[in-house]
Amino acid sequence: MIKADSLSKSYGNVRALHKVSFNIAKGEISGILGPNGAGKTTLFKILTGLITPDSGSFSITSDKQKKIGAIIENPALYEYLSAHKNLQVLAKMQGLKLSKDQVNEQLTLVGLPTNRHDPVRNFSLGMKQRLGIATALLNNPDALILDEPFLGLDPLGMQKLRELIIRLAKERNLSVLVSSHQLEELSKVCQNLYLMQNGEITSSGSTQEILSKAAFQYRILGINLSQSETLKTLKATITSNTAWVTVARNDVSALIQQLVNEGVEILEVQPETNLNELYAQV
Ligand SMILES: Nc1ncnc2c1ncn2[C@@H]1O[C@H](COP(=O)(O)OP(=O)(O)OP(=O)(O)O)[C@@H](O)[C@H]1O
Repeated sequence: MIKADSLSKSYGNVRALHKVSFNIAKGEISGILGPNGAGKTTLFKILTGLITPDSGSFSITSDKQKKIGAIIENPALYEYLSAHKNLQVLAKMQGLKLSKDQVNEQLTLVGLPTNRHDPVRNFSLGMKQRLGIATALLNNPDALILDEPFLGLDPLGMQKLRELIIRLAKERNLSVLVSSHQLEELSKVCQNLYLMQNGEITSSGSTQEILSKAAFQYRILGINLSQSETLKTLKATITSNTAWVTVARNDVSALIQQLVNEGVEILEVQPETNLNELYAQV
């Protein structure tokens, strides 16, 4: 559905992308994970035709007039207009005339209220992301690109956005490509992951594969942590009610079970992923 073949791009002597290839199937959500400057935005700009690659090619299989919808960097909205007006104006630019009902349908599709008529500058970041997605989906493209959509959202906002992306991919059989520097967010929403560093894809595979290969540091909040022999054996760092321990993702549930057996009362287990460690491991 979206196929990239050895895409490369430099800005002067800055190499932003180097021989990037991938294949994303229809209805699949894929993630590009990479730190700042990895080349994610450059890749998305190429896929949406905003810039041309120096070499390599890509294709998007679709019989739609608009093959791909995208939010690059930030949703492009008119802050002083309402959500309704934004959709009407942006639809017009794409050669569409939307009726009131169609505007309401588009707002409902992304979970936005239909009764807000104030300027979108009053909207939360999460609401602006939703409106951006509603705009990107005008003209029913087969693919959707979202550049760092989780940036700046609070945990609930992230969860709601994840649910929206998963629902849209399923209902519309959309191929979705999402970028982020947060593994936790991407792994909850993507079936496949591409790890990108210095313009290159250094590793790729199903989210399950990538996660099972890597060992992560976990922060465990609990009571009686210092009495655990297991944590001592794993060389965990333990303070009064917190322990930091590095284990493989697949071993976490066994670890929790062991801690419970040792009389530890667990309050919270949180992965603290360091991207550099992940890159070194997979
Ligand atoms: N217009 C430009 N002119 C010169 N260098 C650029 C330009 N755009 C991007 N770069 C450089 O290309 C590299 C890749 O940038 P890009 O924005 O694609 O990365 P990114 O992964 O999206 O990072 P971020 O998350 O910080 O946006 C960086 O070194 C960046 O400084």
